[in-house]
Amino acid sequence: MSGLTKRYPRGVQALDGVSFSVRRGEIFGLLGPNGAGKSTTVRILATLTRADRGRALVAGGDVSADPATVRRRIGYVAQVSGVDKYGTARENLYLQTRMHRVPARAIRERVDRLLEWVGLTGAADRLVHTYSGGMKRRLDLAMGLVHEPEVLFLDEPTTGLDPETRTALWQDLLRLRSEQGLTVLLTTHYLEEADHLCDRLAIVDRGRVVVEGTPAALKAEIQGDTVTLDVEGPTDNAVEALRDVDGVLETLPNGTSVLARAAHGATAVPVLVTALERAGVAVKAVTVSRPSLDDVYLHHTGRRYSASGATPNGTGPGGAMADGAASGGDDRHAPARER
Ligand SMILES: Nc1ncnc2c1ncn2[C@@H]1O[C@H](COP(=O)(O)OP(=O)(O)OP(=O)(O)O)[C@@H](O)[C@H]1O
Repeated sequence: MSGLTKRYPRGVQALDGVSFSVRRGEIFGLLGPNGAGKSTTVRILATLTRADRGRALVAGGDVSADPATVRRRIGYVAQVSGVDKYGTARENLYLQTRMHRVPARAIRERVDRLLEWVGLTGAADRLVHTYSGGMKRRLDLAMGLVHEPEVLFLDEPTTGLDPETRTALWQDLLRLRSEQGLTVLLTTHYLEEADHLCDRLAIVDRGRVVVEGTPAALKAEIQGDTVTLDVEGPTDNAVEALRDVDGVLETLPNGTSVLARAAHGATAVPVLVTALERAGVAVKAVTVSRPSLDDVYLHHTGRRYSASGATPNGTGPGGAMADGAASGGDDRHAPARER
């Protein structure tokens, strides 16, 4: 896809020239805070809404010129589940196969296989409203797969799930990729999810892709280690005191801490602590870490990452893993035209 732009009514410029490419058989992530434009991008690719400008090819079809072909070849799992809570998993899957015109002779076997695959065989005939959050999400995943798509779109698949359930869902997705060769494009605001799950990712910021690559390559581009110094009192003096220390590449305030990027973190620690003590700043704790996707985001946007919206330097929680509220969701699994 290249140069996608989209402005919503009342002037919101959701996309401002989004371009990236996804390879067959990979898990590709769109990472960004709430409102960055991830859902809008996926909805355009899933033919649920149209871009104002730009071009996108999905599974060999042009989303504008040939949306029907694209729809046949993709699955879409929205942020908000569209399953009937007062039906069973089996009933929901049967209905979904009928909507996708799966041949009658193939339905039973396919539903059974999907139930097995997502680990819901034992609960298949229970009403969905009795399911846990993780079971519901696994059913959503199965719903998106009934017509055996080539490409699966997942909009924030693990938002609201507890860490254990999230990790289990990652395993399911990795299995899908390796056993069935499915191409997966997912959106996430979890740095950890993007890092662990995605073969490649694009960081989306204010309607643009700021950088694209494998998590390892993106982190490797950031030089040095991050030394986090928790200090007593305001951080302004501390930032000032560290600015000119030899070997320090960058200093930033971050809440009650100061972050210093240094070529060799361990060697820099005593030098940094001494510089702060000389400036009369008391140091409470020090940690050294290798660059994270949080640092990648900071490097490319100039702001620290916060799941609920990037914040100016130093004022955000830095690498937050907080749940964002599901927003802008669509409750359908099957691609359809914009309402
Ligand atoms: N239907 C709509 N009408 C008007 N503005 C919209 C609509 N949908 C999204 N927006 C706005 O477009 C921008 C991008 O939203 P989008 O949902 O694509 O972001 P996102 O990165 O997916 O965030 P989230 O994780 O919160 O869904 C936001 O400013 C949002 O408020």
